[in-house]
Amino acid sequence: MAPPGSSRIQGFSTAVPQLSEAGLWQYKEATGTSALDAAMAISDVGLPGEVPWKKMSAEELENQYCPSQWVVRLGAEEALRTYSQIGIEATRRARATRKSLLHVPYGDGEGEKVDIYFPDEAAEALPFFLFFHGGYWQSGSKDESAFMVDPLTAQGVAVVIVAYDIAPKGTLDQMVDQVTRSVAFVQTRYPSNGGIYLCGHSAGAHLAAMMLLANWTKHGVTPNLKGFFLVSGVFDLEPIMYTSQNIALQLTLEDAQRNSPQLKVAQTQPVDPTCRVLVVVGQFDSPEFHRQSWEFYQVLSAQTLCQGEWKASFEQLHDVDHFEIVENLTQKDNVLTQIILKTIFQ
Ligand SMILES: N[C@@H](CC(=O)c1ccccc1NC=O)C(=O)O
Repeated sequence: MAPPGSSRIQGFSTAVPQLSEAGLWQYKEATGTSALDAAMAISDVGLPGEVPWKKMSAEELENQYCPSQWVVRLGAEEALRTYSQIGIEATRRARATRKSLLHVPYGDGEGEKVDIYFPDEAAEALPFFLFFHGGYWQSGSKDESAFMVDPLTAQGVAVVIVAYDIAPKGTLDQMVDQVTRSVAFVQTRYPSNGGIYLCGHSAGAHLAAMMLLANWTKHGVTPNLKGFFLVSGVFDLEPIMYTSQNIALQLTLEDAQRNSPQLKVAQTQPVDPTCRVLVVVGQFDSPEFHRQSWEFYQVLSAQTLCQGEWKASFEQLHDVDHFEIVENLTQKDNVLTQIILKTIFQ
């Protein structure tokens, strides 16, 4: 299927001129500017209101939505391998050293499980931090995603790593429903929690952002949501339809639109007006990932101005790529770890 507004594209390799010839990758290589600058330069090229990805070749779009291609410190495969190794090791360590409840069901489905890691010291109103892993809704698991357990539990935060049914077993609608039920489950099981904070990475940031739209009355419980940390996320799913990621996902335009918080969040408002939303992206994320985060922040904060609603902020994290941004959450002195702790304990 060709992106609307572009020339015909067959498969994933036919080049449509315009952006492809001076593609963003080459732009970044040649100029040494950050991916954000590259994204800004591209948006300067486009007409007002125009969507830059619609002018890209299929090849360029594929590249923009392949995070490992933008890693500068390592080759793509090595970056993916390192990410997985760090996640596995952090999970092994969390399970060996922290008080935990593993594979706790939040629903009847085989894949509907959470791992809960507790601080050593008991506290009355324990804050809960839920993490939704990335992997383009088709890879990753809770069993290799306990990155932040050590530094957060050490400071008195309970960490919940959530499993959901990735594609092709799960559809995107099912994943959103599962994540919604996992949040409701935590509230029901720990009703005197000191706040529920949702964090997701990449595809997981999309799932976390969908919780801004959730209809909690349908779930019989309103979670005590105090903060969202949306790390290198995708908030408008339409471009994903035209990449190889859609082979497993099989998103139709209706599926993509229904599940795009970018299109829906303007119609929502927080239950708790103090609830914070941090949109964060890595310096070495691709220009499309920068654009996705920036535009989502813009729609959230435009709404704040009009209605006094979501308290949103935006951060570009210096010197990190799509994978390091989460790998570094294993470290207590990392900037994002510190931002998270400050938000929780402000
Ligand atoms: N095949 C992708 C993998 C990927 O996108 C990814 C891998 C681990 C965690 C998050 C990812 N991206 C979004 O969910 C790549 O090569 O970058």
